[in-house]
Amino acid sequence: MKAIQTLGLSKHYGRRTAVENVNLSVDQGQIFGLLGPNGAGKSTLVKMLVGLVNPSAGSARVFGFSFRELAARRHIGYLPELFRFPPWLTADEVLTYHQRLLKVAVDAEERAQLLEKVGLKDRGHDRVRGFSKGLQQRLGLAVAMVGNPEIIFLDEPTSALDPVGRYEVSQILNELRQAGVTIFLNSHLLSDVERLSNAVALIDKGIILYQGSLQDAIYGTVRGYQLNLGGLTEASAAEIQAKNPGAVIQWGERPGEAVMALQIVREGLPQVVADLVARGVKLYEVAPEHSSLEEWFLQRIGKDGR
Ligand SMILES: Nc1ncnc2c1ncn2[C@@H]1O[C@H](COP(=O)(O)OP(=O)(O)OP(=O)(O)O)[C@@H](O)[C@H]1O
Repeated sequence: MKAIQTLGLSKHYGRRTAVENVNLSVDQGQIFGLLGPNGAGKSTLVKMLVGLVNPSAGSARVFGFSFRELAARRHIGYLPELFRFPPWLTADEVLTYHQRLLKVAVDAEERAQLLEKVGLKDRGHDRVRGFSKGLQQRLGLAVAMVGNPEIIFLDEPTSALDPVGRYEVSQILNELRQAGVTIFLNSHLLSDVERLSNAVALIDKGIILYQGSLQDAIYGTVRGYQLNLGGLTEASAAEIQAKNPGAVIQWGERPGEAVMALQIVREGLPQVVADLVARGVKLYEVAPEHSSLEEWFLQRIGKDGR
């Protein structure tokens, strides 16, 4: 069974399209990253899946339940993007409140464990009023974990966190994944998605532009190769450069040592290697050069200047 399956999911606000005909499929136990620029439709899509926004068209299933059913929500934890907890409540009271809302056991042990998990062990009796944005985000993550949900939707969970906080949240998410929990992550922070997600979707202007594995997305697009060479002569280098326009050679400290960067496709590599070997050049290493997630993102949404 899929954790999430949507069919033609759309949301229009008057004449503005927020989400258009989205067919999304998320496997159980994945950390799924939804990427997209501001206003792309990420939050609207999540809000439809958690039952907060009514779609204009289409349907969705969460763990086999129609997303309109209350039963589906029992499996869901949610950290909204712009949340505010009542400032007069303590962290422990916020969690108690959500245990009551979810109609799960009002369990002090669970609350203590959750606070410890998000690094708020000693702050349970402090009021939210005195929490920094980052501490509130940690509390938000604890709230999303109340009642052991099978899927957790996190809308920008690390936007207010410092690098240590981001690292700690990554650890928590990885632990949750190991425990079989599915994570649906909306994030602007491409580095977070790159580090955590195994599957991604890219949305722009409400339309899904890509859906698949992160490996295929980035590593499928090799820009060229770096060759680590020994025994290269000036004459061979000039001939190789003449055959491969755009080849960049950086000479090393010892004679004949060089790193050559070639902008060629995979199919062109064997010929270059054969050429080098025929010239008596020693080939120590061939490393493919990939685009970064950022380059891939900008290229896909047409903002890379092309
Ligand atoms: N309640 C609403 N009424 C009218 N338009 C809305 C409403 N909510 C969202 N929109 C519009 O729908 C589009 C998608 O918004 P959404 O908040 O889903 O984008 P997002 O990808 O989450 O953006 P961000 O990364 O900036 O949070 C935007 O054009 C937005 O202005």
